[in-house]
Amino acid sequence: MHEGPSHSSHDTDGDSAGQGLWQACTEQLAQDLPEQQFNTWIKPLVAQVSPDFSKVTLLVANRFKLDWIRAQYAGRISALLEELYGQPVTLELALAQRESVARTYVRPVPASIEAPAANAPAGAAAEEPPAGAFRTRLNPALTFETLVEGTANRMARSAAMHVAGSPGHLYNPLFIYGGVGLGKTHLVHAVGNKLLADRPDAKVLYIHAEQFVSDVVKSYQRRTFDDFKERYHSLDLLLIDDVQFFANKDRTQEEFFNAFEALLAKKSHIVMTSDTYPKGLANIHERLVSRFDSGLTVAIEPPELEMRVAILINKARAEHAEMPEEVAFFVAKNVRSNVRELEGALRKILAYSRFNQKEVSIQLAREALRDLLSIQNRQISVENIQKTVADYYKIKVADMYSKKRPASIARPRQIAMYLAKELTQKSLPEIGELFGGRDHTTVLHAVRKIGAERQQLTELNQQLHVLEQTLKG
Ligand SMILES: Nc1ncnc2c1ncn2[C@@H]1O[C@H](COP(=O)(O)OP(=O)(O)OP(=O)(O)O)[C@@H](O)[C@H]1O
Repeated sequence: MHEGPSHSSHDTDGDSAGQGLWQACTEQLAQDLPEQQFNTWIKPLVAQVSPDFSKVTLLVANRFKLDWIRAQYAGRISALLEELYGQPVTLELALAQRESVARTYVRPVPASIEAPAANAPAGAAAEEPPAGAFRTRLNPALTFETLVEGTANRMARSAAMHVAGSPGHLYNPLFIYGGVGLGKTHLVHAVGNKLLADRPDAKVLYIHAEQFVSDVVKSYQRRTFDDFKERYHSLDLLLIDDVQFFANKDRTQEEFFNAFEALLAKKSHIVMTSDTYPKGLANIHERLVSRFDSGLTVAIEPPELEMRVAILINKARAEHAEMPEEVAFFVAKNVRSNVRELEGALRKILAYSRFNQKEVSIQLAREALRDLLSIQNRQISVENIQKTVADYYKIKVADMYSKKRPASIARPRQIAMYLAKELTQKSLPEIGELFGGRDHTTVLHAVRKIGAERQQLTELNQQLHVLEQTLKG
């Protein structure tokens, strides 16, 4: 076992070069991050670097920290390592304890709920909360102020603002859905943060659906359902992320249903997110689906060009860096799929500018993003995907746009939609348009379905591999 980064230069085994890489990374992070954040989250990490430097595993003390580091810092660390090493580096996070413990371990949940210690949401700067203190699990950085508004999220944002301003009334539950990295999590945290700012005594809880599942399992094993119920049923605002993870979890669905009914009955508010609209959810009981849909359901779309530009400029400013508008336009034109990727591109550019001590310019952005741009230059078009998939499954290209529904046609069409989402920068509505004017929700459904089946059906996975290779050339 290696020592932490601050001791790494004393390593005498063959790993010391690897520790040097990690040390360089932490030195950079120490400069980039506020001191308290660095000391709380980065400094305690222990790194294991593979002999060829292709993989860095960071050992983290507990599940809570691991989730936080994954959400807040993993992208940045990964980009930095890659930048420093000059080649792709796989970043892994692991619990410092035994793996078997890690798998079954549920991050600490307060045994009882008390009034918040202060209006300081737990999670961000705080270490573990004091025993018994109510933990909201809110990230204070994710607010309405830091969420850029645009056509893509206007409806969802204004509904969320309304809920934060007067919870328990209209739009209950609020169901927000959309593709990955579009700001759903950010938006629900913003609701919680705003309510707490207005009413510091409100009982607000943000929880990822997977954590809720773990909570149910734990209460079941320990027979502590009374605590569980007290904890959830007494909330004023429950923010629950990625409810598609409830699929096939019957016991969890039942408990969630109970919590849902209890909260609505006492006019507490529930805000949920998912990767699809309620009726598109697979393997969730109908009575729950209809509850999900009983308030307001709103979509978040991929951001349009102007919004992407604004996001880049704002994020750069938050990092105390200058991003000239022309550079932001250049990046926004080339990185189109979601905000998380936009953030990744920005991080690469800023790191590249720092390491090379050059100002941010279009030329510099081009260099920093050369891998990403070269993938795009291969220019896979939706038309090309439709033709390739139609040839492969021996159907007519015209069937890609037709309304025909037999499985022999509908399935290749769904596969083509999936590949279009995966291999092009087109948004769901754009893809729907190119498939005979179909609704974006139809495309989202196809993308989810094929993506999930791919994990389970070896034959489908192989076919997709062949198609991807053919298309990528
Ligand atoms: N409109 C926006 N303005 C500023 N930042 C945004 C905006 N939308 C998303 N982001 C940022 O993009 C990143 C990804 O967003 P978030 O995690 O909320 O996505 P998500 O929709 O929950 O994705 P997933 O389904 O993968 O969890 C976050 O860092 C978030 O702060």
